[in-house]
Amino acid sequence: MADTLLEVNIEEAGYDGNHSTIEQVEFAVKSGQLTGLIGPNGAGKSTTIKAIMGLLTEVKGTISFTKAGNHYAYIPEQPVYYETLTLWEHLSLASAVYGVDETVLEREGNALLERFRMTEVKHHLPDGFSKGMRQKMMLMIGFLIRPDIYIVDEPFVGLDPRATRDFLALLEEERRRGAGVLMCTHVLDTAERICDDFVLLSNGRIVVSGELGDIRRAASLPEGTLFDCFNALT
Ligand SMILES: Nc1ncnc2c1ncn2[C@@H]1O[C@H](COP(=O)(O)OP(=O)(O)OP(=O)(O)O)[C@@H](O)[C@H]1O
Repeated sequence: MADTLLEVNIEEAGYDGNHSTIEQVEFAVKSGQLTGLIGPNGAGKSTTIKAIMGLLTEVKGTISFTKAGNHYAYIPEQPVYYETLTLWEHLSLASAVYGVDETVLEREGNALLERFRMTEVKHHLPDGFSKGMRQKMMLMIGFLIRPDIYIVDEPFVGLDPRATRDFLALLEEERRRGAGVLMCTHVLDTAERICDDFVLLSNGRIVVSGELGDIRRAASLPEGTLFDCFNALT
């Protein structure tokens, strides 16, 4: 049995004046496992992530990082960056904040730049980057700090096929190291291929959670794709 890294038991959470945007959202993220958080627009995926990250004031329930000292990396869908810092300065800053050694930064940072084919723009400001390049910067920062848990919001939309492949390969390496991953996505064919289990949200509630077999049983589609099951259940 894989170790549980994060236990989410949200009774209710929401925004000012509405405390029940999501209700009874319960799941765990385990070491070496990839959990897909899926659901239609407005289902409550981002709200769940915000609750996990402590960004909502109105949360009833518990969010537990089960091992002392565990840390997570949040890789947002919309890149967040400092306009006045270059790509390399972003990597250096993240290293300083998360205690990544200077020699590790040099080695791993440059390897990540190569891997994502960003070496040429190492000393450029992200304002001049494309959307996908900014997203790659977010991914590199996440991978550089080697967290115990990755929380990744919709990684596939801005990335080209090669970057997607590189990202998935790195994620696989990190899972083998023991990292757990929680990933929000609408790209269900990829999710079906890479996730170990799923939490399907609709209207702020869990419709079904578990492995593909559990989702298929709930949808009464024994051979159904995740996409078919998603349509049947939401
Ligand atoms: N800042 C906010 N203030 C008030 N309500 C919000 C806020 N952000 C989201 N909501 C509401 O919370 C509900 C869930 O939204 P959420 O952003 O969690 O959905 P989602 O599953 O991430 O959707 P999408 O796939 O479109 O990103 C929606 O009804 C939305 O209108």
